[in-house]
Amino acid sequence: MTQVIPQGFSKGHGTGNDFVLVADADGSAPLTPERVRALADRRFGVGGDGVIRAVRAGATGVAILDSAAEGTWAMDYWNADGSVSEMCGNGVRVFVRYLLEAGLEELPDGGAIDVATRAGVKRVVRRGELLSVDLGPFELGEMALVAADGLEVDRPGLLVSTGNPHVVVALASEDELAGLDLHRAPSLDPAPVDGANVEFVVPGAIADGIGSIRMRVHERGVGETLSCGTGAVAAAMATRHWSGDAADRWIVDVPGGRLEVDVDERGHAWLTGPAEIVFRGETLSPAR
Ligand SMILES: N[C@@H](CCC[C@H](N)C(=O)O)C(=O)O
Repeated sequence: MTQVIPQGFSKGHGTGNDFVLVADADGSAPLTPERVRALADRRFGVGGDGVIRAVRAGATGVAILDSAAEGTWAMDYWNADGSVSEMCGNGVRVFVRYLLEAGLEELPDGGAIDVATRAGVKRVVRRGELLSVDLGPFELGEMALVAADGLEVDRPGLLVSTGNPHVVVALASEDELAGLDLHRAPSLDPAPVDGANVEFVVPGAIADGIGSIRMRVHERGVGETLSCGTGAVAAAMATRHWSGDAADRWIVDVPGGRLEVDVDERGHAWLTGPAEIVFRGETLSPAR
């Protein structure tokens, strides 16, 4: 008989970028690609763009914990296809909301909590109902040619690292953005060795030091999603660069809602937005 091990989970999202979250404080239940794919499956599982395991630093020898102080919470982030990513900007904010909802941490308004990730330790700050994360310094890189269904000609894209890899492409109009078909992954030339998330942006006006953009994204290891936090940061920082650094605050409208990106005096990019837990449950499918 197949052994069934019930496992508790929570489901949360940040602007529609949704995640299955599981607690494994002592590190005794590592995720596998098969388990992640099963949990993230929208028909046969819970469904999500990614799966996140909450582990305590010091509990296991997992590499993401190496730089973190003992006891720090670590976000073990996986994409829906069973691959791991260095960083997830919406995921780390939803992760902290999960710790608060589960009673594992407390965070007064204005308070901060550090989270270990594969891209280093990130600070998350509560701002009323919103959560902000300091994603640290970002890096602008080389150009790549981007081809996507719905675009008649290939477009130049700018490589941006926010801990994980992105390519940002500027489009001319909202119609062009709406006309994209992101069912297939855009192709990149040259193709980054580890792949990349691809953001398509339409820049808006800059007024009173605040820029605005509309964005759609094809996430590495997932497909088109309603939002991508590190993608919003990459898109804002590429657009800021193209504008001659004309603004340090950017409003990023994605299909799932609105995010804000701010650059502080140290050149760190902060991502702010909503993060919600929408349900809890128990999986009953066979352990894999
Ligand atoms: N949705 C995330 C990014 C998740 C990881 C990404 N798909 C990758 O492979 O790098 C975000 O909010 O940043």
